[in-house]
Amino acid sequence: MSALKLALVQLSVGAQKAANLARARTKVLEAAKAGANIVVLPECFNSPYGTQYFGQYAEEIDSAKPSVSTQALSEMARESKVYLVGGSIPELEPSTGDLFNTCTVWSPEGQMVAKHRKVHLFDIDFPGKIVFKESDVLKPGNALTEFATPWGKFGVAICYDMRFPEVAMVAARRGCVGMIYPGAFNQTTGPLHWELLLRARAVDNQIFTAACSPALDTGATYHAWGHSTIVDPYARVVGTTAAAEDIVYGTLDLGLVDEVRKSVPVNSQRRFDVYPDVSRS
Ligand SMILES: O=C(O)CCC(=O)C(=O)O
Repeated sequence: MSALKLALVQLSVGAQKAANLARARTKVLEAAKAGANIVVLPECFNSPYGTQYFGQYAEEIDSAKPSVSTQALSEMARESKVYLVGGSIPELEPSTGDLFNTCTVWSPEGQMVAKHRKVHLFDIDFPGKIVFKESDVLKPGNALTEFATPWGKFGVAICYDMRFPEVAMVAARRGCVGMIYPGAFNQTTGPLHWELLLRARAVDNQIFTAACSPALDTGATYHAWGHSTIVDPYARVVGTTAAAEDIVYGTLDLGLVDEVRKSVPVNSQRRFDVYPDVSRS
């Protein structure tokens, strides 16, 4: 199998949904033309990020009944012949009226192959800096998510999910070679933890990790950190950027997963007898 080229589209996102979808399409096609096999869009790529926007931009996600954004994602994947991790969009569950922050994943044929509802909602309070409470408006998902590619399986989770090591740990134990996180950290927690968390999830699990942010828009109510980043199983940064719109590329040598696991065999050295409260499965 040839090396895998991963592209993170750090998209400029504005208030017009149609313009966001059109811009995403242009950038996905650009990444595919540059040889990318898997392309990732950011968290909330079709709307500004903020609890006040979720209801207004929400769409039903039903593969039998495409919505504006899911139709656009399916076409982008098919047109560019890539696996497309479609960032996230606010999802409306029509049976209950509940809203979720949801990532869909698309095959090169334009089929939806995975759907992840953000499991851990972003509720934080940094006095004087940032207060954000997704749970005011959103409901959490209740499942972990992965999708298969010719290069191996990848786990998918969204932004704040990255702070929970269990998500990446379970994905790695289920055989995933990487975790992909559409995310939108901010100017407070971004510099503190974004790269650290990606490198931590990579070193603990000996997998690739990648997180794709929207570009910083200083005119928006939420100031995204940007810095979309790809990390290898040695926890080395293989691609990153600053806060402006950009595409981050990384050529992933999947052989590194086995290489690092042979060199540092923590996988086979776990002492579940010493910490029996940690699940073995
Ligand atoms: O965990 C953080 O610091 C930021 C998380 C976030 O922005 C999100 O979950 O959307």
